Amino acid sequence: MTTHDIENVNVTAFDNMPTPEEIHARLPISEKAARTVTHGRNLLRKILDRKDHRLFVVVGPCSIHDPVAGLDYARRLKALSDEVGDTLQIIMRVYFEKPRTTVGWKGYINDPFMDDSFRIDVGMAKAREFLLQVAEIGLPTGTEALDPNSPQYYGDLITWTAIGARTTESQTHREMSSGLSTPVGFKNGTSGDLGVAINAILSASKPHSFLGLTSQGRVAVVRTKGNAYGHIVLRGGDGRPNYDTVSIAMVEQALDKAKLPHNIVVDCSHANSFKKPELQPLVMADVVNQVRLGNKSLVGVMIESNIEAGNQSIPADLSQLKYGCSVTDGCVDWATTEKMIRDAAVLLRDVLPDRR
Ligand SMILES: O=C[C@H](O)[C@H](O)COP(=O)(O)O
Ligand SMILES: C=C(OP(=O)(O)O)C(=O)O
Repeated sequence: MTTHDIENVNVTAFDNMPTPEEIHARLPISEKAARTVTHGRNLLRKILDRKDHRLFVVVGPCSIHDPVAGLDYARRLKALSDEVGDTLQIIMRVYFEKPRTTVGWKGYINDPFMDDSFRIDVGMAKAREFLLQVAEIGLPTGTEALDPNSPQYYGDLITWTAIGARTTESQTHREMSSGLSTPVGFKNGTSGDLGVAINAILSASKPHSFLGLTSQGRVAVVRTKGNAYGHIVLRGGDGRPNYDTVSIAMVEQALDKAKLPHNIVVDCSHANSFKKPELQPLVMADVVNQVRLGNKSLVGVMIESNIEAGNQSIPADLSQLKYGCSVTDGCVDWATTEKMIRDAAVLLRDVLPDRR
């Protein structure tokens, strides 16, 4: 018997993947895109340090599957962002990697043609191209970092990162976060557990050494400095929301105990709205009201939004896909998104500057 007989028994193939350097060379960052990212990250850090009064809003589709509709959305969002920019810092949700509860379409990078061909090589380049186009519009983007190799391919184009509820407890994701160049929001666990997110912020703030990928595609020992801009994202759990005033006060106490700053983001979607997109405006209005009533910990919100409301399952005949409609979680439509954001800006415009 040889190693060959007993290793990789469940692996069917190793297909070549371009290196990060090769994909960067095909799609280099432009001056304008680099400015969008740098400016967006600086602003976020200032918000988290309470040196900027604005609230940040991570808003956009649950997942990107059609870059044409995605860019259509981005252009609308940019116009809205310019309108409310004195009060709200808009970051487009650009999610390419979907963590599934069991199985399902795992996102545009994993299966860009949505036909189980799993052309990750194509998906990665298309994802980078999309991020580049959005950054060139002047809109910063936020994404979920799921595969620890992905940031080498497109991390230079990201302004805010989320670690999802299913991976906040994972050491691999905490290590990766410690080296990410963006502020990182850690979701509470799917059961509603806050402890995993708080431990993640603490862990990611420290230096780590772990295995990773270089831009030349080699495995390396990655050594990180630690990320000082971790914060918690409340998404509810086990069918119970956790954005109400009592829950927020409990999160503040937990942050105090861990000696962490009071930086709280509320995800209006997921368990906070029982996965019913039409309830997201109620969550957002509640958060805005808490800020108006004097809350100083709420620094951001997340909205799952698209051009059309709701969601659709992926049809066998892809020509039947409805334009601008989510293929993962249900979203609010564009008109609702505009109203949620405009209403928040009007209600917060005079309140936020006096908040510190
Ligand atoms: O936001 C996306 C979904 O909630 C997450 O990826 C889990 O999806 P699933 O439960 O449909 O697999
Ligand atoms: C998967 C997501 O959220 P969560 O990790 O909170 O389920 C998401 O925001 O797409």
